[in-house]
Amino acid sequence: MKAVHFGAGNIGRGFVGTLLHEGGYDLVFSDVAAPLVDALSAAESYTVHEVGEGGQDRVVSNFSAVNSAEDPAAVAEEISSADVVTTAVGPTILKFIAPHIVAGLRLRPDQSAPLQVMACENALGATDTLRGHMQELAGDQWPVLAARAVFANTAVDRIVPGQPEGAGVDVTVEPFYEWAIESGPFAGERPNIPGAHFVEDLGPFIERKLFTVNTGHATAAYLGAAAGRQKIAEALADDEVFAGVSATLEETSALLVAKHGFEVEDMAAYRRTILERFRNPELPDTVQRVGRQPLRKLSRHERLIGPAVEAAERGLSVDGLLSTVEAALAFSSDEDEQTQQMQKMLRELDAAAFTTEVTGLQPGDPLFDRVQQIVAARQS
Ligand SMILES: NC(=O)C1=CN([C@@H]2O[C@H](COP(=O)(O)OP(=O)(O)OC[C@H]3O[C@@H](n4cnc5c(N)ncnc54)[C@H](O)[C@@H]3O)[C@@H](O)[C@H]2O)C=CC1
Ligand SMILES: O=P(O)(O)OC[C@H]1O[C@](O)(CO)[C@@H](O)[C@@H]1O
Repeated sequence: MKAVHFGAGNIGRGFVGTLLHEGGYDLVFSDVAAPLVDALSAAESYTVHEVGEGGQDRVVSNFSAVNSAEDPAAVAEEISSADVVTTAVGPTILKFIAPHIVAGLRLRPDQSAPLQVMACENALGATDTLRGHMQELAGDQWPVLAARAVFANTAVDRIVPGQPEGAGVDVTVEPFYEWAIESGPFAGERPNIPGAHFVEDLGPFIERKLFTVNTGHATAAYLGAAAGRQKIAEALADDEVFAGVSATLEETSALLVAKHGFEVEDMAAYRRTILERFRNPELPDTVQRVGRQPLRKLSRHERLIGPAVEAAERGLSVDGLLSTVEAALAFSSDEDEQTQQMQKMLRELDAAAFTTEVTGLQPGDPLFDRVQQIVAARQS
């Protein structure tokens, strides 16, 4: 069995690649970072170090690496005979992955079993987004190519921080992981991924994950940065930050209970587990990494504005979520392009234009006025 995985970064090596290897797949990593591709090509194996309670080392082997920028033909060739294609590149990069999969499907023999395609990004419906890009590219050929693949949305959860200098291709991760995959598209022939679970309706799972793990993590990052903390674990040790994260997560839990019928006690237990994960002192995770790309995180259907709008529509509290939005606007980073772009937009646009452009909220939407006031206060 063979799996082609796009994006050999933190989650690619430290989670998706690890589980595919343990499921018996020969792995082909595809990336555009030449030093990373070279390092993987030179390595026979790498080690995934799980740090924190219950953690162990796992060794990943039987992999190769291809630079998709330099050798797209080789990537298409690998896809033509693969069983599975996964991605962990970031939601905005999926449009650059689509041409490779389309090219691979063109080469794929009709009698092959359908290629199983799963985008493993922190986003709602990421595989649908990828398929949309592919369909657009394929044009009239799409019905033929689409018959050669199945597409399943997934929700992946494991904290894989930025890696320390000199770690090579080894990866440090938390012991916890969860991978939920839509079962419907597979018609019984599921990929063999130990520890993954298949669900008929991914919607509630991915919203529970995005609006708890990712909302909570982003809140810890933005409130932590505002409080002068550098590590996520240090941010959570600050009583005020902890109270802010808890308040925000109580709001998203109330929404998830109202919308999907999760039990109140189950959500409380889920929050406790997640806050413990964030507090893992052995995980070298920073507010800079977790707060990265604030424009994406402040967009309409993402982890802050997304649940805030739905909560407001139900008459639920959104004070915590809006405090996180306020802190996000104050976020600064020398490394992150989007953070700098956000700060530039704050300087150049008026509050209404910034609110519309960044959050997707329109005048007249329930939260527009409150968010616009927060933006205006930041600008004053
Ligand atoms: N790190 C984490 O804890 C988690 C990350 N995720 C999601 O996984 C995705 C990746 O995140 P990370 O691994 O943290 O980022 P990362 O930056 O460590 O890895 C991304 C990789 O994608 C590669 N890449 C960029 N453009 C590419 C292209 N056109 N073709 C092939 N490869 C390309 C980069 O060179 C890099 O190696 C994001 O969507 C993130 O939200 C999801 C769950 C957890
Ligand atoms: O910030 P992104 O790109 O969504 O990905 C990083 C996220 O991944 C996680 O580490 C695990 O889902 C989150 O905690 C973090 O917010």
